[in-house]
Amino acid sequence: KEKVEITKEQKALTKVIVEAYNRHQIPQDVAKKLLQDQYSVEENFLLLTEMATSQVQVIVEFTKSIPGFLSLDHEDQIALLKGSAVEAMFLRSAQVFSKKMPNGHNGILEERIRKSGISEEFITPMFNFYKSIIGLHMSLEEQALLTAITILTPDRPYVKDHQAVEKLQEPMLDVLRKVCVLQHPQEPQYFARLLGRLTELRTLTHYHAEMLTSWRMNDHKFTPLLCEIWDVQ
Ligand SMILES: O=C(NC1CCCCC1)[C@H]([C@@H]1CCCCO1)n1c(-c2ccc(Cl)cc2)nc2cc(F)c(Cl)cc21
Repeated sequence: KEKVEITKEQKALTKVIVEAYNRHQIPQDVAKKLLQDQYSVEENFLLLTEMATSQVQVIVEFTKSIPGFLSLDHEDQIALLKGSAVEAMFLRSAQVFSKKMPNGHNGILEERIRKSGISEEFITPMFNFYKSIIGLHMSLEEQALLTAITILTPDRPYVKDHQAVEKLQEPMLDVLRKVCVLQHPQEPQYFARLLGRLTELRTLTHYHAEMLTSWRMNDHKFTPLLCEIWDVQ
């Protein structure tokens, strides 16, 4: 049985990523808000666009803390952020949803989201993804590293220097694999399952534009930043 050892450099890398990840804490507000009050379809849509807009800004700060990211070609930096923003938003939503809350609160939260205005057809695939994330019981390190790995995906549209992105993503994958082995010794396939969630995440983000434009109300207003990042308007 191979003895897994995390090197000094890998510990330092993980610390940088987790600290940057901890700095982006807006999502807790949205859960608290949704638990506090029942909102109308319009208010829910506004809450989503406000939260998503501020999360894009937070993700940019998180990504800038990833060692080496700022030395990438500037257009590639934009391509990576644009290409991963929706995935990062759904991944973050799933992580917020998976937080253990006082009993009964998770049920209320699920109910509020189901009735928030999302079209019926998208509710099942979205919650299937959320529940598959819950089932993984991801640690904070795993969440932070998985988010960084998602952003540093070399095959995003318009990325020119694939190699340079791979060189940044690989060390993250290496340390995530070791963290998974150390934190889930009884599940040898845990790392593979974790990466498998990224495939499910891509299918979910495939119809994000339709999820938004089919929100059960008329006249969907988006912020300029979301028009940039989401394929809407
Ligand atoms: O605001 C949301 N998510 C933010 C986005 C930025 C990062 C932090 C979380 C939305 C809510 C949905 C209800 C109405 C208000 O918006 N949301 C989504 C969601 C996201 C995209 C679409 Cl198209 C549909 C639903 N899934 C969520 C799971 C959750 F646990 C919670 Cl608390 C909220 C969640």
